[in-house]
Amino acid sequence: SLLVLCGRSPPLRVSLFPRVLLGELEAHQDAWPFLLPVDQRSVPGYRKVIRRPMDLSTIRGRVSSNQYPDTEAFLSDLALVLDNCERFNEDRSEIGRAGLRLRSFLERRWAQLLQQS
Ligand SMILES: Cn1cc(C(=O)NCCCNC(=O)c2ccc(F)cc2)ccc1=O
Repeated sequence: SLLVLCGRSPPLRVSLFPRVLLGELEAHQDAWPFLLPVDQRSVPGYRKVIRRPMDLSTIRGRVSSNQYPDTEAFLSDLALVLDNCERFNEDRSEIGRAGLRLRSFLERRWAQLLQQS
């Protein structure tokens, strides 16, 4: 077909983008601090400072059970993961740096997916 001729992969439906993006985030080398909920008993101060904890496994559960009414709700939970990280961690810490790198990946990749739509 024409799409094959011009070398483009068939456009992914926008509704599939969250699943595509989430899979890549979970596999990203900087995702390790975000894969599971922060263990609030072993991280002093976390419960007090971070009012709305969020992590990639919680988002995965919501995507799998179709709990996001729209893409914006999905993106706002992703932003919450990274905003919490910036609030709780120094930028120059191991986890702070991982969060900044994961955020820049997320922003670039989301823009790429939208160009593809
Ligand atoms: C986002 N955030 C995370 C932590 C934190 O201590 N997170 C756990 C790190 C240790 N967890 C791992 O090393 C790990 C986890 C899952 C996995 F599949 C592989 C490795 C503390 C403050 C904070 O703001």
